Amino acid sequence: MPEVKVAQLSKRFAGNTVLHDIDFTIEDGEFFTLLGPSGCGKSTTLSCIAGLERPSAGSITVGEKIFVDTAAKTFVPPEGRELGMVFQSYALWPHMTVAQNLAMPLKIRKIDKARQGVLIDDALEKVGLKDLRDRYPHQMSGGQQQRVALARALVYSPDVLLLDEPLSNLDAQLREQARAWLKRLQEELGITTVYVTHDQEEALALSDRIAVMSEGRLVQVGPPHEIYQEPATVGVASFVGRCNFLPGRLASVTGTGAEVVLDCNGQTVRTRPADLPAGSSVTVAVRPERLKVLAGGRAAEGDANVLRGEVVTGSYVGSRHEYEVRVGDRLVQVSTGRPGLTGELSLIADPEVCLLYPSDDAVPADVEALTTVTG
Ligand SMILES: Nc1ncnc2c1ncn2[C@@H]1O[C@H](COP(=O)(O)OP(=O)(O)OP(=O)(O)O)[C@@H](O)[C@H]1O
Repeated sequence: MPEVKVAQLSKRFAGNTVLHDIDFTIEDGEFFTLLGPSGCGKSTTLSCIAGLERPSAGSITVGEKIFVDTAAKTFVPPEGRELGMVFQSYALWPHMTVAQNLAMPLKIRKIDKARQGVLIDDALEKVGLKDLRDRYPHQMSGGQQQRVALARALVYSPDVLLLDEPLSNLDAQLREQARAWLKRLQEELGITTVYVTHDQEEALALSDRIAVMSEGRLVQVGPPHEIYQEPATVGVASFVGRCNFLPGRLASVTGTGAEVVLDCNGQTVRTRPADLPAGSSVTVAVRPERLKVLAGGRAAEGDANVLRGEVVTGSYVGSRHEYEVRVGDRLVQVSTGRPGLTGELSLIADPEVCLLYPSDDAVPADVEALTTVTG
């Protein structure tokens, strides 16, 4: 399977630039996800790879094949690209059986009838639907239709699989099952896959690497654990998983860490090192499940990285208990296995879980609104 190389890709629609210099290389057999909020340019990037959109600038190569290179005026139309595609709407032909749906791309490629039968059976076998080859789409569940769409994308052994939110029409439980199944299938086939989603959980669960996009730019590219644990910006930290953001002032910086005086209660906490000058305004970011809980506020006042707080609300979400804890004038989200916490407690935020960002990397207004104490 070839690698996919996207270089300096830009796209303008009527003077409005929606993709700015997008650069990434997807390795052979990799499951690569474009993740970001609605309108950030994920689908446009995928459409440029598919050949459904022409980029304004840049190049896309798959293995040795140049799909598009605006400088050299090269453009290969979609049908010349040998890519398998599945969209959110599965786009199955309703008046055709499963087998007839799968035969379409083979007919276009002028593959003979006998060979078509073999390839169709093989593709249906891969997605576990061999028994349904004579059904019509309306006689199948959403999950089954989604598998047929995938089988149709795989039937001619494409070089690369392009998937645009293929699971978003399934209900929550089915979506999780389909996710695990898709991951297994992709690993078995070893097919290079480009996946588009705005669902961060889906991206974390499926991907070898994730490219986080925002407003037409790539913000961070890396494996899921790196995106989650080392978010490059406040935007990535708030979009991928939940995060507490505490404003403060950088008191000192050394090679091994920094000290920040928090605005919410005037306390000093040690954090990861920062490439910022002392005195600058900063935001300390901590994931809710990274905070350790000491019930009853037992820690001594002023202990380093121990935040004294009071439980405002608690809720049980099945696998965890979620609490909102008032620390000074901020509400801090805490996720823990401990039930029944009320009243005063202490939260330990170890320095290595305290990420640091400059405050001009602004916390999104909707996230900020949730963390301000009202009343
Ligand atoms: N054909 C078009 N003409 C004009 N603007 C477009 C066109 N297609 C997309 N856009 C704009 O380009 C931007 C990126 O859109 P795109 O569909 O790539 O985003 P997305 O991240 O895939 O969002 P979603 O998850 O909602 O599909 C948006 O601002 C969108 O309005």
